Amino acid sequence: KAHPPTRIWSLADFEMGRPLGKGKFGRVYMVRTHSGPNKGYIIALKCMYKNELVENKVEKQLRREIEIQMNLRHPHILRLHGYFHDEGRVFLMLEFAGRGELYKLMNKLPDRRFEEKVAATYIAQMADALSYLHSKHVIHRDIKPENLLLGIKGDLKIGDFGWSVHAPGNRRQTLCGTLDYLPPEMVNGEQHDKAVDLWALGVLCFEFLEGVPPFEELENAPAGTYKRINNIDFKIPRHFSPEAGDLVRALLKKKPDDRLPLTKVLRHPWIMKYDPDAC
Ligand SMILES: Cn1ncc2ncnc(NCCc3cnc(NC(=O)Nc4cccc(C(F)(F)F)c4)s3)c21
Repeated sequence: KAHPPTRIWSLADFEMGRPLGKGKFGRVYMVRTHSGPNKGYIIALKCMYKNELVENKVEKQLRREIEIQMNLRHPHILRLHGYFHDEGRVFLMLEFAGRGELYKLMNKLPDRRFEEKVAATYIAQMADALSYLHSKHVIHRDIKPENLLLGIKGDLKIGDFGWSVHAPGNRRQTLCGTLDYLPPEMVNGEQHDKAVDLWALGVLCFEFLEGVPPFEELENAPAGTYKRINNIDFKIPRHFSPEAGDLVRALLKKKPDDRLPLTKVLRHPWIMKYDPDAC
């Protein structure tokens, strides 16, 4: 169903600010509204070229993302305020995340590792956001550091719902990009449900603590990664606390139904140890 637009926006409504980054399908700018009731409102404007979207056959995916994300309201989910287009471009009006992209912060850390306390706080915020998403029967399907942003208070925001669907899903679009975060059922192109986000949460937790994802294969990727995922071939590093190892093992289960449900993730000893007000 189409959205009755609250109002029709256009590029003329904004003052352009600095570039914030460039994604696969376009660039993002910090912009400010300069008139009307929400004058001086700062947002992130993602600009994409229609022909590029059409060439890559992703316009349906983008429509689905807009449909899904326009209806979401959660502190740890990046808000999509609206969208508009001109003859050649499509624009997404996104909540501005004051501390930018999480993976850029990770790349600045010694061996890309977070302390357990920080990682546990991020995982609790992710579990909170995923509980909300799953309660609306939405699966994100693309949880990875590149899709996570940080608000001005360092709070985590899930962005880029380009791969989200209403559960259950069976992928039509060819997967591109890293396999690192995909569960066995998705790499095998089988039907999948919201448990794919539980698997990805386990991969994310591992990467936050180790600095690299558990099934990473640099030599013979993607075949090597594919094999390791299917064989659940990972080891918990010695420096992980026992609770951290327990949580990662509880999420990286081959059978989707064996993965720890989000209610139990939020009450897990590793989360409670650091973020008691999580639940
Ligand atoms: C860098 N940065 N720094 C601060 C900051 N604050 C907010 N946002 C930022 N960056 C934008 C983050 C995004 C959120 N949602 C997105 N959504 C998307 O890009 N969707 C999309 C596009 C083209 C094609 C497809 C499709 F169809 F293939 F799926 C899907 S991008 C920020």
